[in-house]
Amino acid sequence: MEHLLLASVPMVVSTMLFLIIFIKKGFSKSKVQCPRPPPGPWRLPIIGCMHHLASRLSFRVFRHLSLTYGPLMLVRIGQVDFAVASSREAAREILKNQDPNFAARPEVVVGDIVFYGCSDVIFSPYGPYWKQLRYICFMELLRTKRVRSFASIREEETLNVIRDISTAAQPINMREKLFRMSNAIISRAAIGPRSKHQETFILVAREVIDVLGEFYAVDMFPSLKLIHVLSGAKNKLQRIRRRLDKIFDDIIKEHEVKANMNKGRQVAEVEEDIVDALLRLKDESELQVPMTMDGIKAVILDMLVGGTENSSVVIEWAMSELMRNPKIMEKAQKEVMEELKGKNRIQETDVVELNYLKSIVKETLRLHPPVRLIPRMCRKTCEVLGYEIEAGTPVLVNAWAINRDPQYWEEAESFRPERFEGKSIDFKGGNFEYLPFGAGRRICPGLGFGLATIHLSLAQLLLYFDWKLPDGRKSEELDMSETLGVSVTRKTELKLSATPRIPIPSTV
Ligand code: HEM
Repeated sequence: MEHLLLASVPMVVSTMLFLIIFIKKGFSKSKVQCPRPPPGPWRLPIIGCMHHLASRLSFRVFRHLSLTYGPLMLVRIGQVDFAVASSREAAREILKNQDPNFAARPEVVVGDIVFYGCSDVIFSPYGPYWKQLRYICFMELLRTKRVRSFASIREEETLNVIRDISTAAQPINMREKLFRMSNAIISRAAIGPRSKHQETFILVAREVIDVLGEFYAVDMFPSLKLIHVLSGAKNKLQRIRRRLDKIFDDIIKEHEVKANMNKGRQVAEVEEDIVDALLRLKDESELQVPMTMDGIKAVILDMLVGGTENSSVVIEWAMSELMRNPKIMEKAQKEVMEELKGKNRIQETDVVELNYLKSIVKETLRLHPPVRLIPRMCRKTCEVLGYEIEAGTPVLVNAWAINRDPQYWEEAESFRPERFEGKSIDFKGGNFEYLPFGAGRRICPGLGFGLATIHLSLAQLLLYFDWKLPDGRKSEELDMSETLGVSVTRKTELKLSATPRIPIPSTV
């Protein structure tokens, strides 16, 4: 018997081993076959989780939901499942470790109609066309050397707004002034001397910015064609597109006339803006993917919208925070005044030295990143933090929630520029707890351009004026609530009274 038992030991052991291997294989196989999607809130038929969003700001709702469902969740809005990332680790995975998988943008009706069939940089699918466009924008407009070459434009336009404020009726609508100033700066840099279309463009730009910030039934209910017709969204967007066409056709015609006059001259001899460069490249055969007229218009739109809205929104938030924090305002004004040191004006080269002001801008971008939800799309089914994200899933990285997560930030809700002093943390896409410009392949290419405008204009505003809330209101009374658009703006426009501190120079 004992013998028999002993003889059966190897058999038992090998059977057990076989079973273990089989069960293990079976489990790992079932893991591959039944991947887990990220968890998410319960859904109602047809509308999905839309009821959570009703009349509330999506980025706030998503942060709230993430406390229950975790750093990566799946939220169905209408018929579409959105993967929402709300932690530094999830952001790092999406924007860095698996960046190529997430380097696409969701396909939306605004991109399709207003942005010329997504033939711009923001909306174009990841691939050689997008790469080529991004490179052209970078070389012709957005690289550091080019950005520096526009310093005189920024100096002129920021001084124009300072003069304007000094003579304007009080209180001053800061949003209006800052929007116009940023638009003038990017227009002059991107399309040349002040254009006769500027006023019309400002109006259309506002419309484009508004429609960019809206949720469209067409996008949320792709299969319910009747809703598409009833919503009238496509007609509205096509009307905007026709108005843009008119402006851009004129701008392009002016540039073609100029190009004809310059024919025969070397590129180096001619002062080119980005429209000149795009038109020249369109006729050259070296491009990997040919440029079309629609593509050129779409790029102009990207630059004008990207360059106008985000910068002006950040300056408005910075001024709002400074109004609520008079001690920080005083310290910043002192720093700018010291930098003036007997000169009659601040130039861009002086701004480099304004470290406290730069920390104020960093802190403003932390608490009020204009792009709260960074939109990407999954290109290839993959695993993130142990969950499967299917190809084609739109992904939103909640930069707003991450930027103020108390796990990474002390006194996360307070405005404390000092937190950045002497710290290496910055917005170039290497710190995933701080994402005002995104990260990875699709990080904002206008970062340097935007910051140059913000730094100089804020320095000028602080140098030339003392600021007060109108009607004797106290700083604590300033309403800081937000409203959702393409950039998240203050719900109410910031209105301030300005008293000149030092004489304003008449020329740059
Ligand atoms: C303070 C100012 C600005 C902020 C906070 C900002 C923020 C952002 C963010 C968060 C993204 C998405 C990045 C991602 O997906 O990872 C983005 C993309 C983009 N931004 Fe900006 N931006 C600013 C200024 C500008 C300016 C001045 C321009 C152009 C003149 C510009 C042009 C663009 C373009 C073309 C894209 C799309 C890039 C792509 O898809 O490859 N932005 N921006």
